[in-house]
Amino acid sequence: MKIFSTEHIRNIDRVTIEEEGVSSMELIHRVAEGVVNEILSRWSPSKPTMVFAGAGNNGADALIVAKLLIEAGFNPHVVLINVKGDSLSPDCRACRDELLRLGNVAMTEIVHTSHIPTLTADHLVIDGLFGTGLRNPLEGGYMAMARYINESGATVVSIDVPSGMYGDWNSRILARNVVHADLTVAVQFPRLAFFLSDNAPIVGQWKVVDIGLSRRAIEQTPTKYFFIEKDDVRRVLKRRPDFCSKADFGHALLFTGCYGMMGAAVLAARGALRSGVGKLTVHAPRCGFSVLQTAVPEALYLPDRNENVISDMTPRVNFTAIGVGPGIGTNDATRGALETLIKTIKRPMVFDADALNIISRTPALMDHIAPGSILTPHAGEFDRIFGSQASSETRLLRALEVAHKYKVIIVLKGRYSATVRPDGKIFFNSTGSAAMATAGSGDVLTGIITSLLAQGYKSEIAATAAVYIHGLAGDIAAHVEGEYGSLSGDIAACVGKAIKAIMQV
Ligand SMILES: NC(=O)C1=CN([C@@H]2O[C@H](COP(=O)(O)OP(=O)(O)OC[C@H]3O[C@@H](n4cnc5c(N)ncnc54)[C@H](OP(=O)(O)O)[C@@H]3O)[C@@H](O)[C@H]2O)[C@@H](O)CC1
Ligand SMILES: Nc1ncnc2c1ncn2[C@@H]1O[C@H](COP(=O)(O)OP(=O)(O)O)[C@@H](O)[C@H]1O
Ligand SMILES: [K+]
Repeated sequence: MKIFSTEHIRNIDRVTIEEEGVSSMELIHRVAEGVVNEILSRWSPSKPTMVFAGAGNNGADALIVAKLLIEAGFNPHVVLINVKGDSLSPDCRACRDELLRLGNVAMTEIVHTSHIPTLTADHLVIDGLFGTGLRNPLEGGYMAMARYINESGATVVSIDVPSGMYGDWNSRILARNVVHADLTVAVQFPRLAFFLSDNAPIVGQWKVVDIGLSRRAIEQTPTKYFFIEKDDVRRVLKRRPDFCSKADFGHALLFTGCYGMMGAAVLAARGALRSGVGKLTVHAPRCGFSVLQTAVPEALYLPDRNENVISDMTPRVNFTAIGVGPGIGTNDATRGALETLIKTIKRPMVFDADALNIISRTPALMDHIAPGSILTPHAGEFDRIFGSQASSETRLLRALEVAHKYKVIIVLKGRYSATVRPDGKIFFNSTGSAAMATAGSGDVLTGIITSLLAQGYKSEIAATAAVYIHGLAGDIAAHVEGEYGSLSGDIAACVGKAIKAIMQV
């Protein structure tokens, strides 16, 4: 699914109205119906409800939500902001009139005063103050209103975006001056801001209501941001021909493990094998022999000279892709070996975990990394290499810079792992959950990416598809083992099932 900027959404909205002959009032009703459906599936009409409507079309949506709620048996109090009595947009005015025609509507229209009826923690608030028409961060009475809503402890449903927040980048807003939603019901598309961890307390849970904006305009409007769903991955995964052999599916080489961290090697190896690589070699220290040959007998084991750590990363097999990092430690011998690997191999590789920690100590190594390589840092690893970041937004912006500068793909791991490409495109992942916040789950991902790369998928595709597969494997594991009980081994075990589920038509 495409993620559009506010400007693009306005344009698609305009095209829909002009070219498809749909009126803006019709679109407002579709938004309101979508919002009300979400409300009715969660709360009963006895819930005390207050609807806050601004002067623009976000307010218009809210007024029709109020109307539909009344028709569903709710008894909402409506607060309409109409400074000086003449600030309503034409649609907002029309919606106010439509609501008032019901008769007996409890409405406070804020014209000259700012008296707001008492709001309690028991209330459900419908927040239709500001949507995509927000020009500047909220100030004065608007800011006070956002704070009042937040401090009341009421449950908040925001229409389109939480009021005071921009759908795109939000560097200038202060969280406490923005309405904090429990549920945000976005119009047609999720917004970039929803995918950034710092905004999670503001956006809450989010849903999208499809209001049937022009398919043609959606297809023809270019964007750099995407939300990756099953169909996107299904389209890129190749079906295997009947006449094939393991030689057709590549040979992955993993440099993983050290004394005390051989589990990382096992997990990465299982991730690679379960995602279909033809052949896998694991280069690990000698101490890993019995662990690997027992836990993953399907993998070839290549012993390092050293007993406890990897001291040499000269590829000794005919590999088609290399992954390096899980559990290798950061001691001097391994560091030297990695430096040589980076400086000699000029094909895209996958770098994770301790490989990233080693790079963070010698950032100049970034200049030698082969273009098309994939780096898979979580926030801490990213900041260690590329500098400490004040927010998830600045981290993403920095990832864009880095990907462009070094021509590499950065997979910023987290709730919505972001695959950032050198061309400035960002792919947010839709699968995965908190059940995956368990040691070793990143190692499984390294195995999957390396496996897809080894099978001949381009770096960009391998990274995005692997992240989706990994998250879906986590979802399948969590379905059985639950939020607390899922182990990274369970995630690895479900990788094949995830791919099967994706490829099923
Ligand atoms: N996408 C779609 O297809 C559809 C979208 N729809 C909905 O429309 C929404 C967008 O509506 P919108 O354009 O009327 O803008 P909205 O957010 O209501 O705000 C405008 C008002 O706020 C004011 N204002 C702005 N900043 C301010 C500030 N800092 N401090 C104080 N005031 C400020 C501004 O004042 P003005 O700039 O005019 O002086 C104006 O009065 C969108 O989010 C969605 O909910 C659906 O209805 C139909 C289909
Ligand atoms: N709350 C979450 N929602 C979705 N995915 C998550 C969540 N927490 C962790 N993950 C995923 O789990 C993996 C954790 O990787 P990482 O932090 O490298 O763990 P480790 O180093 O222990 O292997 C990442 O792919 C990340 O996206
Ligand atoms: K809003």
